[in-house]
Amino acid sequence: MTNILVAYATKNGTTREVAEAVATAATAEGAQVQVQPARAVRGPLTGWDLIVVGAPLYSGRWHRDAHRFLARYRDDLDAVPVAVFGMGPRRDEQEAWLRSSEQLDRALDRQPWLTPVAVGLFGGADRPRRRGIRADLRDWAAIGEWTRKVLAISGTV
Ligand SMILES: Cc1cc2nc3c(=O)[nH]c(=O)nc-3n(C[C@H](O)[C@H](O)[C@H](O)COP(=O)(O)O)c2cc1C
Repeated sequence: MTNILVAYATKNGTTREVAEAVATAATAEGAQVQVQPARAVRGPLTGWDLIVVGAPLYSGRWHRDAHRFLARYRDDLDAVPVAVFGMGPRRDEQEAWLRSSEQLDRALDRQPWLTPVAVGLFGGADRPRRRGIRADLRDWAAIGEWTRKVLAISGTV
């Protein structure tokens, strides 16, 4: 059985929903998946065949819980395939996507020891509201496809 940990950071909950969608897609492929807030994960991180780390971008920065998770478990993560994803942008414009992609690249530059098997950028979403228009650029089909690609690349299916 393939064991996958999906560790996420979030402020408003929309990244948790993506982490759960990744878990749903991986479970459908036959994996056993645990979804946990990155800050709640207790190591050592042994026994995982793949670890997915997801976090939103805020003001150009990747959520600090993701950075902390990577730094804290660096030694363990060296020994297992790691895939990462970011959330953003908020506007569906080419320039905004490019900027978010650069922000995520810069964030990953801060972890030069890490070579992710895949890096995803899934679009941002406003927190749910009762009234008014809520931006939500998340593409659930693309998230499922990304998950299946990651499983194939990391040899876990
Ligand atoms: C105040 C604010 C600042 C944001 N800044 C960025 C940003 O710099 N780059 C980006 O790509 N997305 C940015 N976003 C979009 C968030 O990453 C997106 O809304 C994400 O889905 C939020 O995740 P969460 O609900 O898990 O906290 C910002 C959102 C807010 C509300």
